[in-house]
Amino acid sequence: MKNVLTIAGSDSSGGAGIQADLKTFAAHGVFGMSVITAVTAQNTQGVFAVQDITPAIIARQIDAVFDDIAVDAVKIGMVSQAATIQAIAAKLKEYAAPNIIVDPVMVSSKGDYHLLSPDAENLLIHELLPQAILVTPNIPEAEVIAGKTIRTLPDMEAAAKTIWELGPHNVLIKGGHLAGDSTDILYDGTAFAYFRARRIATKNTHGTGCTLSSAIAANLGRGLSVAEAVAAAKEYITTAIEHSLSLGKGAGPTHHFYSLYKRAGMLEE
Ligand SMILES: Nc1ncnc2c1ncn2[C@@H]1O[C@H](COP(=O)(O)OP(=O)(O)O)[C@@H](O)[C@H]1O
Ligand SMILES: Cc1ncc(COP(=O)(O)O)c(N)n1
Repeated sequence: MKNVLTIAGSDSSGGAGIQADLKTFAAHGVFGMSVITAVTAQNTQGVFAVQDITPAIIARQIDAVFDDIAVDAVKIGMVSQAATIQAIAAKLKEYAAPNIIVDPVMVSSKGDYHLLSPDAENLLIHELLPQAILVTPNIPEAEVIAGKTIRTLPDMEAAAKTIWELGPHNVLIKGGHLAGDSTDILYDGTAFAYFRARRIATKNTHGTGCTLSSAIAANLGRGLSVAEAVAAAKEYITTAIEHSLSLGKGAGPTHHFYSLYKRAGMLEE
């Protein structure tokens, strides 16, 4: 069994953050572990409050995991504050953590709540990105990191090149926020690879970014290459969105276990 760690925030409604990450790990047959950076009060309709965990407790959680268990991959999601990022960056360096994937969560999907304080953006860019095997911004996050407007696939390619210069080994810009097919673009410093899926007409996309980055982390932990890990994760998120759940009054969560349940004959029709 491979062991994969998520360092992220808790989503009380279970669709994004730590909860999405652990479900995704379970669906991939890896052992999931979690370091919680913040507790959010949120549901399908929005984020209503955030309590940050202190950097000291975040550091102790990371120590507790790495002192005891071999970690095969690490996914970083919501990191909230500048001091949180400093604590995480220092600890991951200390333990020479492998396969670090940074999902630069900045604003909640509804665009109404900053999950990363604006003064922490620079630290995320300069402390975490250089340690990452892969960074997975959505379009608005890529615009902030690259300092460029993105409206087209060539714009995504240009932004990916700019972000790659900041130090991550690979950049995946996700196209969920553009019109048309949902095309994600991977850049490894030399060439671009396209991962396309038909756009699914649904409002239930809460936690899609968290789920995709966790699926990639699980796949890297299991020994796949970055391109293989992204390709398999793209199939996984597309199925999860296709069978997403109309829970709550807003943007519902994706279905992490659709393929597993189908094989086991456990689906309620
Ligand atoms: N309506 C959709 N149909 C198909 N794929 C989607 C849809 N919305 C998002 N995706 C895919 O889900 C993943 C997460 O993308 P995105 O929504 O851009 O990230 P985030 O949740 O971080 O904002 C990407 O692979 C993206 O292409
Ligand atoms: C705790 C937490 N972390 C991350 C997200 C982003 O979610 P998405 O994957 O929809 O961008 C969120 N809404 N809450």
